[in-house]
Amino acid sequence: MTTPIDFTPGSTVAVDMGRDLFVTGTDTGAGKTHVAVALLGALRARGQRASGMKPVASGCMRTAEGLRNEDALALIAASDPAPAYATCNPYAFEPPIAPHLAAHAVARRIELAPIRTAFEQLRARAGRVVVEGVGGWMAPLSDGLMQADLVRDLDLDVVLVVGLRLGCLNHALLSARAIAGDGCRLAGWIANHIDPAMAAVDDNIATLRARIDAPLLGQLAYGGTGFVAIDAAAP
Ligand SMILES: Nc1ncnc2c1ncn2[C@@H]1O[C@H](COP(=O)(O)OP(=O)(O)OP(=O)(O)O)[C@@H](O)[C@H]1O
Ligand SMILES: C[C@H](N)[C@H](N)CCCCCC(=O)O
Ligand SMILES: [Mg+2]
Repeated sequence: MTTPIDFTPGSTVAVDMGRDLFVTGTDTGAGKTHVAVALLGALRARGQRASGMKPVASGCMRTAEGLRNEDALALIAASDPAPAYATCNPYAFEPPIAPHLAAHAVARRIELAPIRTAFEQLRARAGRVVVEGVGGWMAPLSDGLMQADLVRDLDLDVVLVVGLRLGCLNHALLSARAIAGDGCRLAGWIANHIDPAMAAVDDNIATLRARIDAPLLGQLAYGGTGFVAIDAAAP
């Protein structure tokens, strides 16, 4: 069942309310965390319980409690119920590099089983889980593990965050093709306005609407925290 979620007065984003989501992006920095936090906020505003998850994070701070990642902390702060840190982020690595390389540097290997265990704990408590990926869709997790394997294993619907900047058409269309080619479900995409100076932004969005075989679920304004303008973007 597809149910609209009201984010701000007069605007909606349509996602399947029965499904857990995997938020991927056109690249690192496309706005996955920003969108995942907004999705969690919207669910909370509807009185739904939902937890965020960042299964694999590279780029962590050393703290007295252990390694901490800003994305995971933001997702925890946006969650209800708030998960324990290690459940939200079972794999945390200090250097801000590709995760399979960060894992290798400390003689570790990212595997599905601990992620599945943590995900099931979140799901049991929260009912609904919003999982943020790492980097873009094809960033590997290990020599033998891709993010698509995680998405299939956890049976997630994929939301693609398009960070609107020059180059995003190529990245978005490649990502959509790869997600489908990997046998995963693209629930839709979010137009995230990360560059206030981007030229021809509406034409870029129209270009993607015509070519991505999944709906535009919503838009995030530059500096915005709620989804806007989906109605204006409707055909
Ligand atoms: N709609 C927006 N308006 C203004 N700034 C934004 C918006 N979306 C994202 N940003 C900013 O862009 C940067 C990257 O966003 P974000 O951290 O959400 O990306 P990401 O895809 O999660 O990156 P990573 O690959 O590191 O997880 C952040 O500084 C964030 O505050
Ligand atoms: C450190 C950064 N913010 C992300 N956590 C990691 C991005 C990995 C990208 C890998 C790649 O595709 O080259
Ligand atoms: Mg992030």
